[in-house]
Parts: sequence; C-alpha cells; structure tokens
Amino acid sequence: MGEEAVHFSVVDANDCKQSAFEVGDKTYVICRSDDDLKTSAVKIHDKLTQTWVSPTILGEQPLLTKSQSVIPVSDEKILVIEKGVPLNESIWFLEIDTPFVKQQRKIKETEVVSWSKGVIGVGQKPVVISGPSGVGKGTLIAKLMKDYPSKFGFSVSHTTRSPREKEIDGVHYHFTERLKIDKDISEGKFLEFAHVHGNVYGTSIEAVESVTDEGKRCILDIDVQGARSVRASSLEAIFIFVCPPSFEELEKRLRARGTETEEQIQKRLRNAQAELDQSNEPGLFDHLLVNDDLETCYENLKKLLSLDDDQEDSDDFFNKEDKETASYSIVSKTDSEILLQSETNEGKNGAIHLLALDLSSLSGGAPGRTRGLKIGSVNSFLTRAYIGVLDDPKHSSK
Ligand SMILES: Nc1ncnc2c1ncn2[C@@H]1O[C@H](COP(=O)(O)OP(=O)(O)OP(=O)(O)O)[C@@H](O)[C@H]1O
Ligand SMILES: Nc1nc2c(ncn2[C@@H]2O[C@H](COP(=O)(O)O)[C@@H](O)[C@H]2O)c(=O)[nH]1
Repeated sequence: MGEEAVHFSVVDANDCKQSAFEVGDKTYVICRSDDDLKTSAVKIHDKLTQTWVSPTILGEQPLLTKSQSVIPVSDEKILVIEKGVPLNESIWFLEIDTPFVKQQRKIKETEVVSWSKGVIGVGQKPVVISGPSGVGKGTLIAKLMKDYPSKFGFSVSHTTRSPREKEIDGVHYHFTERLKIDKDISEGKFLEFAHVHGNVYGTSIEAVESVTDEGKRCILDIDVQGARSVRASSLEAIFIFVCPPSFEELEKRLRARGTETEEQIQKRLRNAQAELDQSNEPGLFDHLLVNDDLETCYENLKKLLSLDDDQEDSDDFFNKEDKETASYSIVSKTDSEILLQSETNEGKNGAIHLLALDLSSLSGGAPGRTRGLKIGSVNSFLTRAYIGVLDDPKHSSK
C-alpha cells in the first residue's frame, strides 16, 4: 500500500468522534454503536459503488474512549489507539483484509472486519500436544501442571461429550450443548474445532488468551485435526505428537482407564490408527515423543520444552511510567515503526515525550490478540529530528 493512498481524519458527530480513513477504494469509519455507546460500530463506504455497508464485526471489542488516534499499518489492518487509557490497554488493530477476515468473509458471505487487541511483548509459544486417545497426553500434562503451576496453564476445551466421573465443568472441559457450540463457532469464537470420536471438541480463543494473559505458557490437548487447524491459524505454537510404544499397549491403556464403552473403545482405536498415520506428515508436528515408560517420557517432554529457544518476554522495552501513562496519539509512520506522542506527559525541559512502536515482529492477530509489539523511548536526537514531522498536518490525527 503506498503511503499516499492513505488519508485519515476525525469527524465530530453528536459528540461522537468518528475516525475515518481510506484504504484503496474504501473508506472505513469507526464510531460508537447505537445500542451500546461504548462499543464500536464500523461502516464502510465503497467509492466505486457509492454504497455504505455495516460489516459483521468479530473479535473482542475495544471500549471506546472519547477519541482515538488511527492509522493504517498495511492494507490488511488499521492501528487504533484509544486515548485516555493506559498504553497497555489502548492499542487495538482493526483487521480489514487479513487471512482470517478473508476466510470469515467467505464463510459468512458478507463484509467482515475483526478487532484484535495489541499486546506489548512476546509470550512463550503455546504448546499443542496431540496423539491417539489413551496414549497418556492428559497424564503428562497433569504432571507438568502439578510441577510448574506458575509456568504453564491448560487451555480448557469445550466439548459436547458428557462429563466422566470426577470431571469438573470449567476445569477439565467446558461441557456444552451442540446448538451452543455451533453458534459460538459460527460467531468466530473458536480457534479450532473438530468432530472427534462422535462429539464436537473445540478450543475457544478465550481459552488460550486467558492463559497467555496470566503470563503462563498455554498447553493445548487436542486431536490431529485440531493441530492441523491451529497450524493453519495465526497462532504460532510448537506441536508435539505423543506415540504409544505399540498399538497393543495403547489398547491396554484405553481399556484399563475404564472410561469408555466397548463400542467407544473400538471407535477410538480406529481413529488412533488414522492419527498415527498422520504423525509423520511433513510440517505438521515439530516433535514426536514415545510414551513407553511414563517418567522417561515426562523427562523428555521437559527437556524439549526448556530447549525451546523462544524469545523472552520483551516487557522491559519500555518503562512502567510509559506503560501506565494515559493518552498517546499517533504522530507518524515508517514501514515498521509508528511514532507516538504523549498528550499527558511532558519530558524534561518541556520536551515532547515520544515513543516508537515497533511493528516488525507482530504475531498472532484476529481472532486472538496481536502480540509482539515493542515500545521504546525515542532518544533526544531523534526527538528533535521528529519535531518537524509534528508540525506537518498530514501526520496529525487530531
Ligand atoms: N507411560 C504409561 N504407561 C502406562 N500407563 C500409562 C502411561 N501413560 C498414561 N498411562 C495410563 O493410560 C491411560 C490413558 O492415559 P490418558 O488418559 O492420560 O490418555 P490421553 O491421551 O489423555 O487420552 P484421551 O485422548 O482419551 O484424553 C490412563 O489410565 C493413564 O494412567
Ligand atoms: N480438536 C480438538 N480435540 C480435542 C479438544 N479437546 C480434546 N480433544 C481431543 O479429543 C480426544 C478425546 O478426548 P476425551 O477427553 O474425550 O478422551 C483427545 O484426543 C483430545 O486430544 C479440542 O479442543 N479440540
């Protein structure tokens, strides 16, 4: 997208500040919804057909403050900074043409946009654990949770299957009805879902995000179809397949668990063969673990997780004061950086307080959060150099 194709302005209407911006042949207008004055409504004007459309809005919605600062960061998404709230609560992306939005547009056969909250810093990648029923995934994950309760969090799936004895709703699964899960899936609330052994199972966006928001590494226990869907999604994860030492041992474990009827055991064993066949598919799983002796397998799992060279959380890019300071507005944009100016906080000698928001390592995105934002203070030399930019009305959103 050429820089010159982008214009944005703020229009006052009935005390409601609307942010309008053009991307290609379309003008996007963000305003308050009529039903709930705090949430957003988005309207799209198509210059070619001269028509207005109210798109379906997906994703977690920002609580609108009195005004926003808005700039398209690519022809796929628009950065919206809500003013008057701490910086770490204020950064949002309105996705207008990302792969997720394109996919949802096709499914819903209507115009779609989606919100995605911006999160500063990078969390550790979630871990997807797959493998045939009865191989011991749940046993391994339970050990990990017990030994490292503050490091890992379990993504609690939804399922239409009935609870087993001792299974607790909201802890082992969110037990749900078919109509309810179908509705939630159609509303884009699920990262993935699959029909497994005659029931629907799915991972909600919230299940993963709530673990990551607690600063923990998220563990997903899902079948191979689910792993495939997560691979194709915007969630960057590591994928582990757990194999049994033999098919006979798998059958023995499944029977010994005593939670399924004979008919269900037969169904799970048939599906197990298909899952084992897919475990070597190139690009699907990053690691295979054989669960023969439980303790050995657990040690291997631990090694594998600590060997992972994910980036550390980069929260110390900016200081606490910056994070909590309310009201920043967008000043200018380069290919990978957005310059923000504090509206509430003047630096030493009345200098303008500027921050650089680095977008070069974004990850995730709708239907989940957009992670990997980095924020750094702009040094005084650069500050002086940018003062000229501040005076240029083309770069101001106010
Ligand atoms: N290494 C092992 N050796 C022997 N038994 C094991 C081992 N690992 C797990 N088990 C036992 O096998 C049974 C199945 O394990 P578990 O329920 O953890 O499997 P799972 O892969 O989570 O199954 P599902 O996908 O159906 O939830 C349990 O009774 C468990 O105690
Ligand atoms: N695709 C998904 N598969 C899931 C999810 N949660 C669990 N599972 C898989 O289902 C089977 C059966 O589980 P059980 O508890 O009935 O024995 C197992 O292989 C799980 O990995 C999910 O959210 N999505």
